[in-house]
Amino acid sequence: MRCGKGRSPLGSGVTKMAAEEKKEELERNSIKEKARLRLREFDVGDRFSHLPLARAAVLLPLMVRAGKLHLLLTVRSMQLRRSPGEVCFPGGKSEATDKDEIDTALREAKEEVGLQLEKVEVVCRLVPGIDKMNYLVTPVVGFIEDTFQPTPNPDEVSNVFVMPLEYFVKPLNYQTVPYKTSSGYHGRMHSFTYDDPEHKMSFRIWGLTAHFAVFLALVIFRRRPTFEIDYDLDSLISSSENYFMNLYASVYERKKSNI
Ligand SMILES: CC(C)(COP(=O)(O)O)[C@@H](O)C(=O)NCCC(=O)NCCSC(=O)CCC(=O)O
Ligand SMILES: Nc1ncnc2c1ncn2[C@@H]1O[C@H](COP(=O)(O)O)[C@@H](OP(=O)(O)O)[C@H]1O
Ligand SMILES: [Mg+2]
Repeated sequence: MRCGKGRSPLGSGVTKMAAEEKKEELERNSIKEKARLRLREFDVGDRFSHLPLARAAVLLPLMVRAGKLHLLLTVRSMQLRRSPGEVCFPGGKSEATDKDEIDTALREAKEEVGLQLEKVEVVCRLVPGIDKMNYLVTPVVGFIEDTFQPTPNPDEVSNVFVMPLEYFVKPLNYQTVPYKTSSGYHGRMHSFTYDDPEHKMSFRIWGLTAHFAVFLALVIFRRRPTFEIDYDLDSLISSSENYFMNLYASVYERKKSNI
């Protein structure tokens, strides 16, 4: 059979499918490229790494599904000493062999959900947070394969799910809780309940994990959320850094007075 240029020997249906796949791939790449450019503006690199706090890092794994950015999250195993059953990002404490927070996040993601490090495109590090044990927790943002199939390590992870990043600016079920840390710092804690159609389960994302997810969504969408936030959207970089520095100052003062 003769087959002209651009024509499939299997007929026009196949050509149409190939054209649609190509279009979807172009759309996926364009979504990723826009996000990449925005994220790079917010890359803090190692600017906070010198702070005298113990360190941990989490990976904020982004992927495109059904034409939208999604985030992968985990549910911590009930056997863990710390935060059992809570939703969090893959991550953990730094080890001596980690060169930086990126190494920590990637090593932990491999241990916890079987993500191979060469399959992650690391884009940036965002402003850190401080957890209740006073660990400096750095969020590392990376693209993972859109088709990634996790292999959860049952000692640490009981479930893995993905949710649209947009949910963190336009949630269907949201609550805010004022809170005060042990260092006396006052803030706002976000709490999202997400009904996952894939697992037919509801997940609650709150506290530090919600704090990172909201910031990521603000950086990428630059859109006013449907709930109140502690940042000035018109100067998101400086207001997020100020927020962190106020939190750090209260932790630092408390540590000094305990010496
Ligand atoms: C901080 C951690 C990345 C350390 O990892 P490890 O596996 O060694 O425990 C991790 O504990 C973590 O991500 N913690 C936050 C979990 C979370 O967001 N839980 C929901 C709300 S509770 C909260 O936000 C307080 C968390 C805290 O301050 O530790
Ligand atoms: N019962 C348990 N079984 C397996 N791993 C556990 C565990 N309790 C804690 N861990 C892991 O041991 C490390 C220290 O835990 P803790 O913070 O409770 O002291 C954490 O790992 P990562 O930091 O590598 O994620 C945590 O996930
Ligand atoms: Mg962990």
